[in-house]
Amino acid sequence: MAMKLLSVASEIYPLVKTGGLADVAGALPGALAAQDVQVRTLVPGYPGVIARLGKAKVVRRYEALFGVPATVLAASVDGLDLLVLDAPDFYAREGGPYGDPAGNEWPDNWRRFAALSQVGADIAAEGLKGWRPDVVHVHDWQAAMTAAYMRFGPAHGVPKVVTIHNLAFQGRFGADIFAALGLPQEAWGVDGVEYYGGIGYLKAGLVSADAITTVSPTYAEEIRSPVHGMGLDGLINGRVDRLHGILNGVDTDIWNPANDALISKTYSARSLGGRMANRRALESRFGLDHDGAPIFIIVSRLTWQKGMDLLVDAIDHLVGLGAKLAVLGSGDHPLEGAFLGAADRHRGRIGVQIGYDEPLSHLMQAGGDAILIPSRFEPCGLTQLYALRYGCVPVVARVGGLADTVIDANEAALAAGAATGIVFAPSDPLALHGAIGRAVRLHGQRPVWQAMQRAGMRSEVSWDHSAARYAALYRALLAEVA
Ligand SMILES: Nc1ncnc2c1ncn2[C@@H]1O[C@H](COP(=O)(O)OP(=O)(O)O[C@H]2O[C@H](CO)[C@@H](O)[C@H](O)[C@H]2O)[C@@H](O)[C@H]1O
Repeated sequence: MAMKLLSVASEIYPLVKTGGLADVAGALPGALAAQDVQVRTLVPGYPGVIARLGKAKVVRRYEALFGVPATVLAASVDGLDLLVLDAPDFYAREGGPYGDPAGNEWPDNWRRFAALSQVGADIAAEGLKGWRPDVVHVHDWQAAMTAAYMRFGPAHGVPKVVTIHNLAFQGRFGADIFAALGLPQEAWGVDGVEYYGGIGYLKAGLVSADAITTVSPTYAEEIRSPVHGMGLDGLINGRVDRLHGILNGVDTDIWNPANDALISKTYSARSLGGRMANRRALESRFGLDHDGAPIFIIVSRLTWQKGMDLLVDAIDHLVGLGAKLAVLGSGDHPLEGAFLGAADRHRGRIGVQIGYDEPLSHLMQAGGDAILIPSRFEPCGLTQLYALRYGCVPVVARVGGLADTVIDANEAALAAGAATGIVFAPSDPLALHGAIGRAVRLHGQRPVWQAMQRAGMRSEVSWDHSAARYAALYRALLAEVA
């Protein structure tokens, strides 16, 4: 019989997405189905989610969930088996999942995500009309408290997995909320929710989980050091026997250049010429000159994590080498301004679109020659995987999942036909300049460049292997409690 898994996440593609977490939460259920794991995903009822539900069934009711009325709705959307926490006081708001339209975090986020987590734990304990999860798998700080509510409640025997997508976001709040969380007194303390005198949601999840996973083997190693551990390295080292690095995959149906309705012309590794139409469309969209110079692309949150300040400083160097750059992103306002300023200075060579545009990101991968990812840390990274699949050569910093997924074009790898991109270290201006220079030079050697594109397109980026690893982990945890 299929294993039943409850997944809890604050975002899920295609209903609500601010970053890579949504892609993973949206793609993993389909991949796990092939491993005989049946997934239901609990998500908050944001307006964009409620609007997509169609026919939904009420499967659980709360008169007062953290003081507000709530229901859990079951519905199937785009092949996803969803459980939606409909609590309008918490989620029916204009703005993003975590903040208002001006970008300020909601002051009651602690309550909004404790509520989500409490409901996850309730479902684990009581089930839903004949469906009870064998294992619970929760993502990032917004859902991590599920593991704490389970551990200190009736569902303590159900195996729980917490996945870290980004250790930089930890859900830290003041100690004063403890009484309102509804946890027993024993949950306070270093082995519970207490974190540096306050409360840490991710921390609480990590101490409560039966297994901790993160999204690449290299990041799993990196977070054991103070540099990348962000205050949690001690805890993580203490639980290293429970830590697993499992690489993300991508949804190869949604990201398939041979069958992508969002690009100008479809193509495959055998018909790379088809990329030309996408290149022209990309140049037009970004006001770039139509010429043969290499086009670098950026599709990213514009933040320090992503090394975007390094890129701003590298723009004049890039233009000086004759290359062009198309930027799609949003984030820190000074970085947005700096990119826009560069586009003004270098008309025809730099094009910038501030904002979030999923369809445009497909066209960029299909028309760009190389994607720049100079991250300071990167738990896995998905855009380099999309790029590999689309023949857009990744130029990446050697950190986290970037190091695990891109094969540098060194002499040996080029000779073996194994190179898929350019990998540089450290994440600093000098190394980034060098990497851009190498990319421009290699782009000038057509057969070499095309061999890299084809090797990238042959890379295994699907979920198959990683879904099997998650399934094996769930089964191992179940065997422990049997
Ligand atoms: N302006 C824009 N317009 C359209 N699309 C845009 C966009 N900006 C970003 N995107 C898209 O958002 C996603 C970003 O995913 P990433 O994995 O690169 O980083 P993120 O830091 O969000 O995720 C965190 O979680 C994921 C999932 O585990 C890890 O891979 C990652 O390392 C970790 O930091 C990609 O699908 C990308 O195409």
